[in-house]
Amino acid sequence: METSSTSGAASAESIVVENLHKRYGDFEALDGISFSIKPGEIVGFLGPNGAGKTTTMKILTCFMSATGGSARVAGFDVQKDSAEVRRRVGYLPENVPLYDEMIVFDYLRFVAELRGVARARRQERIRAVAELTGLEQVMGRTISELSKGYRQRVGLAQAIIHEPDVIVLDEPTTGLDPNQIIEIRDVIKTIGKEKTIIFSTHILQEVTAVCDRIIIINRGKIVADGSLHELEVRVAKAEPGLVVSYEGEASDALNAWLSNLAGVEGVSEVGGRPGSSTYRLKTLDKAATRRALLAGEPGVARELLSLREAEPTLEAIFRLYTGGETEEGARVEVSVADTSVMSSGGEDVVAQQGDAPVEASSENLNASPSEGAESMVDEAAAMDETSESEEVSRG
Ligand SMILES: Nc1ncnc2c1ncn2[C@@H]1O[C@H](COP(=O)(O)OP(=O)(O)OP(=O)(O)O)[C@@H](O)[C@H]1O
Repeated sequence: METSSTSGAASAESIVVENLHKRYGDFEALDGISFSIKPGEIVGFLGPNGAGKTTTMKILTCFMSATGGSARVAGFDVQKDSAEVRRRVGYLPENVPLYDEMIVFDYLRFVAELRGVARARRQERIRAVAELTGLEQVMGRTISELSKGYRQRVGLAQAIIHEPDVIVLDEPTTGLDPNQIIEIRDVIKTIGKEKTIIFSTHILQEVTAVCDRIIIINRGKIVADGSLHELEVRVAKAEPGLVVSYEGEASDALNAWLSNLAGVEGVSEVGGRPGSSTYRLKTLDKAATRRALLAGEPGVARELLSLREAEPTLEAIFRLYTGGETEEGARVEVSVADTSVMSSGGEDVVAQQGDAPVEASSENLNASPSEGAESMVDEAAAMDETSESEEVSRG
């Protein structure tokens, strides 16, 4: 193996970023970020539009150079040992540049060659990644014929064909439908059993479903770094909320009654099963609100189906960690989270009647299309597929 005076391949960390800066003209896109990732970790890199996620990923994968600070991947400096880094890193860009006219098998063989996989091993590697990413059935198909979910599998396959130690995925599920999202997440989890993965996302559920740890970036600075559980607990304490579900369709009267309950600061309808209505209540006094809900109000309230702790929303997380300040003009679209994912509020489930648990979630929490032309198509598609979401504008 080639060595270099700057290499530190024996490093205990897979990724070490120190005081990294990136300037585009006068604009500081990365303002001295630092973090490190251990081998085998799956880390979610979360941030609103324009936060600096893609910039960071491009630097880590040697697609772009930093203007200050340093980054090491698999022990090698991205600036000084870029060839070594490229050998050890797999990258799925936001829009993977697939060759539409190529057959999947030929494309993977081409990438394997490009990535320096020895000729004798190429067949074996193609077979292995096809199996891992579930591409076996489409190996003979032309890429242009593939669904978006399968194209993304091809993107993942090309990222791991050379057996990298570290895998960098830029919004790997953006633009996919809910089934495709679940499939791609499963693939990521499987790959993550053996590899270090960092992936960027706007989707909070993505992080809860896949990650060990979460790093939040905003305006080019790291604003939070910790385990998901730590973050959930902090947000739940900072912004307590309840989700309540009633029999019968939503009504103005019910909404008005909920809005006036003790402690309630805000009410939003979040869907629910046909024949039922579910609301998220932002409350300053959870105990008082709960008592009032349970006491009911004969003229308005219907049968209470369930009452539970609300999961933190992406909006709440950003508010807590960014003080509500995001990149100017950025818009974060949030939806009410799947309450089943929340781990910190088990003791707060005080009522659950009937046999129908509330389904109050939308899978996608996507940001608005960015100015960047390359991401517009995917993000627009994602927006189309987002349902039951509420949009929050910030300026
Ligand atoms: N080539 C460029 N020239 C000038 N400014 C750029 C360039 N690339 C990115 N930027 C700006 O740098 C900031 C960070 O962009 P980046 O793409 O890293 O953000 P992001 O967190 O990945 O956002 P998104 O979620 O929208 O993809 C944004 O304000 C963006 O407009």
